[in-house]
Amino acid sequence: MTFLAIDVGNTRLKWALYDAPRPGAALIAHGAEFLDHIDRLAEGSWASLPHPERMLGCVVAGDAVKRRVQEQMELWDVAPSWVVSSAQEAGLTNGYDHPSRLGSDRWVAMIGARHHVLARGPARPLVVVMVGTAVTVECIDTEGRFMGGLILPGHGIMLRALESGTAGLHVPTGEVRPFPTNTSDALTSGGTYAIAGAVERMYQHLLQHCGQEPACIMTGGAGWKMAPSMTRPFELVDNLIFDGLLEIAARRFGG
Ligand SMILES: Nc1ncnc2c1ncn2[C@@H]1O[C@H](COP(=O)(O)OP(=O)(O)OP(=O)(O)O)[C@@H](O)[C@H]1O
Ligand SMILES: CC(C)(CO)[C@@H](O)C(=O)NCCC(=O)O
Ligand SMILES: [K+]
Repeated sequence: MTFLAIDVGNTRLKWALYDAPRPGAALIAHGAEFLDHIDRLAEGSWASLPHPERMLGCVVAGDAVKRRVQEQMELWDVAPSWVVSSAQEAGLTNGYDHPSRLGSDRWVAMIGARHHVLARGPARPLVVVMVGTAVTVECIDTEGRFMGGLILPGHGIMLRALESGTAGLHVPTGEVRPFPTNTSDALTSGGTYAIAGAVERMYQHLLQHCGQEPACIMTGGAGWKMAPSMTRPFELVDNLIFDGLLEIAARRFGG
């Protein structure tokens, strides 16, 4: 039973076609499009795909974008379904004040990360970092309760904010340095260590709360750029959102 997973982010749509709606399914094809270009999916990279029989997605980009994606999906006879963050799903409980207001990308990525940890050993606390247009840092306790998380501007947004809010900060990308001695390095290092520092802080909160070393998982397109600057070893996982969608799909579609 072919299964299409879709992650509609703030900047890009990412999709992956699997041979079944379950964790460990074989990947048949995958791709990504900037949101400006999604209206070409049906005549572009989706045109030659085997028909998906089931679909599940998460979307943070708003209803207009969701409708544009569903229009492209009319190519196939498959019902669109989108994850909404809830109080409980796939073994995770949601500690948000209003569970449905939690970004569904965050919720799905946490489900993927939790099962990643459980697949390798006993349950333990978990810090999940997603590095994209925005950065999120989530804390999950040993029992699988999402305790809370941070939302930060991503690296690109930080730099653009500095460029537009100051008189003369227009410089090429620099290197991450412990003691930056030029503007490019100062900006690149500032953004990187802002993220790394926020993550370290959440790690400390969770360690203190649970009294046990948390597992650390990082995902998102720029995760590999952040990894060398983290204060703890982070396991890089390619796409936690797809992993989470497969977990949820297995429970909904009986894969
Ligand atoms: N050196 C860096 N360190 C940290 N983050 C970076 C770095 N370079 C780029 N980024 C961030 O990575 C983002 C791109 O990551 P990714 O490809 O996951 O995002 P996206 O798919 O565009 O986002 P979304 O999932 O929200 O649509 C950029 O927007 C930028 O904020
Ligand atoms: C925080 C982002 C932008 C990260 O992609 C997204 O998850 C979102 O729009 N969330 C809704 C607000 C919240 O999660 O509290
Ligand atoms: K995203």
